[in-house]
Amino acid sequence: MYVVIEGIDTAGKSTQLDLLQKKFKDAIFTKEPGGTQLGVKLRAMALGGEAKSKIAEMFLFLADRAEHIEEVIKPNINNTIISDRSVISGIAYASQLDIDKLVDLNLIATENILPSHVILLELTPEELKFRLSQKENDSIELRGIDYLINIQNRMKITLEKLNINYIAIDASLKIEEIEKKIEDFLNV
Ligand SMILES: Nc1ncnc2c1ncn2[C@@H]1O[C@H](COP(=O)(O)OP(=O)(O)O)[C@@H](O)[C@H]1O
Ligand SMILES: Cc1cn([C@H]2C[C@H](O)[C@@H](COP(=O)(O)OP(=O)(O)O)O2)c(=O)[nH]c1=O
Repeated sequence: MYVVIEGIDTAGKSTQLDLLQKKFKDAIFTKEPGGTQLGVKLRAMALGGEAKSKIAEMFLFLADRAEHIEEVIKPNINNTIISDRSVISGIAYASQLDIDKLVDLNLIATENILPSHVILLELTPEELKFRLSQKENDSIELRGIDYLINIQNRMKITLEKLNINYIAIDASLKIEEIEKKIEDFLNV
């Protein structure tokens, strides 16, 4: 089982991953960007906001994804893998390019491997605004509410287009309610 938790910044991914870690003691927990040694460097470059070109930024994330598939996903594909983000973020966040082209590029990076289960946490613009105001924002979060809501829409479009098995959960529900929905989806 290759499980991914997706959602825009502040949707509650880390909160739910902490809970999953207690339940899935033998699972491999990983993340994109930054789930490998090379990925740590690529993550710092991508999130530092140094790239002037959005295309250059996208290729940093794609390089991270290719390394992650090779080093983490392929060797563990017969175990339970639970990842913070995936190809879905890769396609959704590169919002200057059209989704079909991005699908092709991303499938090269993942060698056609896709998650078996995706949990999408969805925020309303109001809740997103509140949560962003509560934290220090990185260069991507500073792009604002409309930018991130558009990314969230693209995540859903991408999941449908790739025909991935997913559940969309209202991220404003109580933490325990979300936890229960995830449990049911994963049949644990
Ligand atoms: N269901 C929830 N209801 C209200 N606040 C939440 C919920 N889940 C997470 N939060 C809070 O929202 C913020 C962002 O959550 P976090 O898990 O760090 O999101 P992400 O990893 O997706 O960026 C944190 O302050 C967290 O405590
Ligand atoms: C995987 C991926 C993430 N991102 C963005 C989403 C996030 O804003 C950022 C890093 O994600 P994340 O690790 O979730 O950030 P944080 O530790 O602050 O919660 O990178 C892309 O722009 N493209 C991608 O392909």
